[in-house]
Amino acid sequence: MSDLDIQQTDDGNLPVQKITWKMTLKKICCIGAGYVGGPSCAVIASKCPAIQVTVVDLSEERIKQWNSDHLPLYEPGLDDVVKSCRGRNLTFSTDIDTAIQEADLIFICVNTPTKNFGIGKGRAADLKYIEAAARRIADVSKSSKIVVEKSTVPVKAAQSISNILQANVKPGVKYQVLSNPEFLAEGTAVNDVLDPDRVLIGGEKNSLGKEAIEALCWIYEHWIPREKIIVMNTWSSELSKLAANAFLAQRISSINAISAICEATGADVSEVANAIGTDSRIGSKFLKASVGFGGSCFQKDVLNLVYLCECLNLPEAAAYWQQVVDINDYQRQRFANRVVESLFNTVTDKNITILGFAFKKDTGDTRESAAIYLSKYLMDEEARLRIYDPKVEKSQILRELTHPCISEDPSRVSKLVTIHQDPYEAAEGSHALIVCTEWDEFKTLDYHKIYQKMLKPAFIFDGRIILDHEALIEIGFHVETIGKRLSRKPVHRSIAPSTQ
Ligand SMILES: NC(=O)C1=CN([C@@H]2O[C@H](COP(=O)(O)OP(=O)(O)OC[C@H]3O[C@@H](n4cnc5c(N)ncnc54)[C@H](O)[C@@H]3O)[C@@H](O)[C@H]2O)C=CC1
Ligand SMILES: O=C(O)[C@H]1O[C@H](OP(=O)(O)OP(=O)(O)OC[C@H]2O[C@@H](n3ccc(=O)[nH]c3=O)[C@H](O)[C@@H]2O)[C@H](O)[C@@H](O)[C@@H]1O
Repeated sequence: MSDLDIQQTDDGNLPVQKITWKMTLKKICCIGAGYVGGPSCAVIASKCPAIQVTVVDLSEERIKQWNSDHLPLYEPGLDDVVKSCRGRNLTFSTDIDTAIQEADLIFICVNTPTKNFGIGKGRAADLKYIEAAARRIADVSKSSKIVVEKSTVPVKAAQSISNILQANVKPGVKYQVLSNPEFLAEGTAVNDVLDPDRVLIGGEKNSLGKEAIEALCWIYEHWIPREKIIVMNTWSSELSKLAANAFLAQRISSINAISAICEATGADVSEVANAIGTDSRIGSKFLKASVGFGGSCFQKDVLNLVYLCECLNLPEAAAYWQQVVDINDYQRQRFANRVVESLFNTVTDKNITILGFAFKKDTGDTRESAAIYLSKYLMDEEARLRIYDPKVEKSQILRELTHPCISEDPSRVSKLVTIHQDPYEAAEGSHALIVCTEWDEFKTLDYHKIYQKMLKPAFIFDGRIILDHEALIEIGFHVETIGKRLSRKPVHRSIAPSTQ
């Protein structure tokens, strides 16, 4: 790689400085030790032993956990990766300024939640954490840096980062801002970073931009074939991330809309998904009908896209993407209504077991989980909820349910909700059991034992289409699932004396 003389492309105010990013790149800093920063930088450290990686965060608690045997998030394979390089070339720290000063390249992996106030409330991304990170970099940097935007952001956010950096630049310091959105999914994060479908890098087309892009490519090339690294302009890269999540979410809403038709007609959504998914132009992934998508990003990013369309005066495009979120709301509400209707139109004071609170299996993350909304709808009907999840802490479930958007009166939660460490205990004395998360262990529970523990008629609502419905009906359960009408034994046959 050739050296680059900054003065050739600069305005002449800066001293002559040779930058050879790729050759000098020895230290990386990651701002934000969350679901993205932690796993992605742990993999970088493990694959690039010659590079010192420091992951920093404002949260002392989170950093303490990253430095402990109990990592702040559950992710298959993550413990091993972290243990293999922590203390070697991977450090977790709250000393943000030192990590920034020493770094040649900085990943910004801070949260970009939906704004819940002011202009764009409920749709626009709140960029205050991104701006704070950029200002911190500008304040403390004494040497040139490549700044990589990994958080998901609206189009042109890199321009704002660049503006903040350039407006506060110190003599002799030079910045290049790149977009490098992350595509990992929770529950498979380590594998997704180790073996991604592609890596996207957006940057400027001038020589400094190309140099910075090359440096970032060089990091990924330690384990990812070059042909999987796609380079494009910054705005395409930022928009591609929003578009990818919108397309994925749109597939789920599309199949969920079909599931409603199936329930009304007698078609089976799994058969329909299989039939359309075998068309290679459509593909089989992300066609699993469910109680609704959750997670911190799909809704946030689709709404972000809606807001972008509105700001660009594209109301028809905005309305199109808004429907993806609306159908998701509809699916969750529809499922809750079905529970109430099936339980003879009242769930008041009835015990309902919720199996699974995480937004998907193999993660302890509950952000925007369908289980939260289902719980809310059922609590609004004064149902008593008995919740079990293998990986979500009790305090986390209670925090979600007592959030002001879910419960106006948090004391209602302590009255109506109990959290259990065991699925059989959670099923004790219940009128109904609802599967909200597709944890593998729910497929192999002893449903004979569960049936014995429940009040009769015993209802199961499979919100993930993962159980053996025929076997459950044979046991005596009344079974309801998404996108399929199940034939069942007459109710009088399923009424067996309770053992309670
Ligand atoms: N969670 C996921 O699976 C994925 C998330 N993303 C995107 O990545 C970004 C981060 O997401 P998560 O890791 O899930 O968020 P997170 O909330 O788990 O982590 C963000 C961390 O940044 C820290 N932070 C915020 N401002 C800071 C600052 N100025 N200095 C130091 N630390 C600061 C917070 O304390 C927090 O620990 C978001 O934009 C998200 O949309 C992208 C792909 C996957
Ligand atoms: O930007 C992000 O945050 C990430 O969002 C998603 O990843 P994630 O939300 O972790 O998990 P997914 O596997 O996409 O599942 C999202 C939700 O959709 C649901 N889902 C998924 C697939 C499906 O067929 N049906 C369905 O209901 C899941 O149960 C879950 O609630 C994307 O898959 C990642 O590529 C992206 O990087």
